[in-house]
Formats: sequence, C-alpha cells, structure tokens
Amino acid sequence: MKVSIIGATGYTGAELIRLLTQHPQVEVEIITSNSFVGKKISDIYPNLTGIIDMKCKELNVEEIAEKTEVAFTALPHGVSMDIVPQLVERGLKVIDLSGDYRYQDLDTYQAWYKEHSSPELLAKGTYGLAEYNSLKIKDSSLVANPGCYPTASLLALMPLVENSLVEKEGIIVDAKSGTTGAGRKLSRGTHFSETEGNFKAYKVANHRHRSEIEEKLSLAQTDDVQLTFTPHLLPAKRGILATIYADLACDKSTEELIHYYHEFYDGANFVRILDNKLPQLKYVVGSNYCDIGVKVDQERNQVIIISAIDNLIKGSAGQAIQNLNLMAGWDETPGLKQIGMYL
Ligand SMILES: NC(=O)C1=CN([C@@H]2O[C@H](COP(=O)(O)OP(=O)(O)OC[C@H]3O[C@@H](n4cnc5c(N)ncnc54)[C@H](OP(=O)(O)O)[C@@H]3O)[C@@H](O)[C@H]2O)C=CC1
Ligand SMILES: CC(=O)N[C@@H](CCC(=O)OP(=O)(O)O)C(=O)O
Repeated sequence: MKVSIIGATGYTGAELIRLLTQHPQVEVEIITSNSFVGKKISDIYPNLTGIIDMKCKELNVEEIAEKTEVAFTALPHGVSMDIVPQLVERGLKVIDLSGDYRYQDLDTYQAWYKEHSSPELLAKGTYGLAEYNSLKIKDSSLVANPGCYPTASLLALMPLVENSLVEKEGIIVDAKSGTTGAGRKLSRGTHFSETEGNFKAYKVANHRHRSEIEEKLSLAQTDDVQLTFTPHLLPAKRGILATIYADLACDKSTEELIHYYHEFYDGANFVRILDNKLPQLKYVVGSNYCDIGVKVDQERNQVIIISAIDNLIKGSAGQAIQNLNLMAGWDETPGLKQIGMYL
C-alpha cells in the first residue's frame, strides 16, 4: 500500500517514516513539508540516511490522490482542516494526527480551538482510539488520531467509567509529558536550558485535552463525566506518565479491579496490565505499548490508576499506524513490533 505523509518533517511525521520503514505492507511514496521543500528527509533526520533519502515535496493533493491510497496528516491543529477535506473528497483514506476531527461536538471543538471550516466532516470522523473503537475504525475513511494525553488517560479510565465503577465527578488526571509532545518548532518553554533539571505544571485548568477526555468518557458512560486535568513538562524527550485518581462507586479490591482490566483488554495487542509492578516510562518508550497499573486505597475508597506511553508512538505515530492496519483489514501489529528501550 502506498501512503503519503503530509507534514513529514515534524516529530510525528518523522516517527511515522521511521516506523513505516519496518512495515512489510507499506511504502511511503510522498512526503510533504512546508519549509523544507526539495530537501532530503535524511538531511533533516540523518538517522534515516541510506534507508529513506526521498525529497520533501510541496503539497499537491492531485498527485497525492493519484499515487497513494492513504494519507497521514501530521500537521498543526487548524492547518489539517484546510487540507483533509480535499483529500477525503478525492477518495483517499485519511488518518489525521491533529485535534481537528477528534470531537463529536462542534461547540466543544470551537470553544477550545477555533472556528471549524468543515463541520460536516467533523461529524463523519472516527475517533481513533484503536482498543476502543476498532470496528468503526475498520470502516472509516477519516480517522482522527487521539491526543497523546487523552490516549494515556482514556486507556486507563475507560474500563472503569464505561461500567460505572467510579464516580463520574471528581476524577483527577495528573499527567507528565516529555518535550517532544510540543513538536519540533522552537519555543522558549521547551528548549534545553529551560527544561533540563526542571519540572513544571502548565496550562493548569486550561488545557484543551480535558475537553477531549471528558467528551469521550461522557459518550462511554452516557452521562457527563467531569475531571481535573493538570499537565506537566518533564525534563525528558519522550514519554507520558499519567497518575489518575477516582472515587470508587463499587466495593472492589485491587486484585478484583486488575482482573477486570485484564478482561476488558483481553486480546488487545498494545495494552499491558501490570499485576505486581507499576508503569515506568522506561518500560514503554520506544514501543507502541500503553502500560497500566491499578491500586485501590481501601481507606479512601479511591482507585489510583497509572498509565504510561511513548507520546510519539502510542500517543501519535504508532497509534496512527495501528489505525492504518485496522482500516486496511490487516492484523493490528505490522510496523509496531518494537519493544521499549529500557536503557
Ligand atoms: N508531538 C506529539 O507528541 C504529538 C503530536 N500530536 C499532533 O500531531 C500533529 C503534528 O505534531 P508534531 O509532529 O509534534 O508537530 P511539529 O511541529 O513537529 O511538525 C509540524 C509539521 O507540520 C508542518 N507545518 C507546519 N505549519 C504548516 C502549514 N501552515 N502548512 C503546511 N504544513 C505545515 C511542518 O512543516 P515544516 O517542518 O516544513 O515547517 C511540520 O512538518 C499536531 O497536530 C500535534 O498536535 C498528537 C499527538 C502527540
Ligand atoms: C508537552 C506538550 O506541549 N504537549 C502538548 C500535547 C501534544 C499532543 O499530543 O496533543 P495534540 O495532538 O492535541 O496537540 C501540549 O500540551 O499541547
């Protein structure tokens, strides 16, 4: 299958290229850039030298539609929605990594992002949380890849929220991300001298991912779920670790809940429920796994869930390939069999 990557020079675009070189059924045919047109991708990311030396092209939707079947759009929010409709119109299957097609509710999108220029497509997009939505993803021509924090949070919370095992108010998601989560563009807050040796919260009570997590949990529970979401910036390049607190709406022990998670994720290729240890970034960075640990604090009648992912793999490029595999009707795992880099 021939695919295009639009926005190939960004971190998620480059990660798509790197992972897809290991995919037996996929050939990357066209890569596009905004500011590096005519430049070899291996001159921008020299780790690709001799493996994939193709040049970045200007965006040409006609050529993309003629030569490829699937397009990944790894573009900033607001830019994707200018391009995705043109691709869908021409019959391409699209996997969009931005926030532009993730929401079911137009007003929520517009409250947190900007005015939507193709609301009719927003309604048609399928939310690409692969473990949860695989049947819909298989039949979809537009998949909206989830945000990185929402991926870590939703995989941890879905089993409990969907079955009303926790209270729908008062959930707290305390999440920490590496700096690649902010993309490749330069910014004062993420450069080395600001982040090395530091650890800080940001966008407290004001991060758009709260609305994405709340919408998907509310749809799963068929009632409004409300949470507090606080992101933090780690002095590390990759990885997200989320510590989540929820009040129990049932009388269950740690062992009972862990058993429950095992059943919920039975057959899932990329979710690992850890029985006797807690997730750490080093177990998942470099892989498409989401690791989940669960502990009940019986005295507080509270459950604490910890989840960890690599933001550039399970949180973006890897999950996008998982979605491609589902859309193509293949097994879920080609291109994604790497295990983490413990050291
Ligand atoms: N980084 C992460 O961990 C995650 C990111 N995402 C989402 O994925 C998307 C891509 O993120 P990421 O790779 O980190 O971002 P980067 O900033 O690293 O890359 C953005 C890409 O988009 C291109 N681009 C920027 N502006 C324009 C424009 N106006 N027109 C056309 N192309 C443009 C850039 O081209 P050029 O280099 O040529 O300027 C670059 O290829 C974003 O929507 C992000 O929110 C989702 C989950 C996780
Ligand atoms: C560390 C960092 O800055 N992270 C980004 C999240 C990036 C991401 O995955 O989310 P979207 O695709 O929704 O942008 C942030 O907080 O905005």
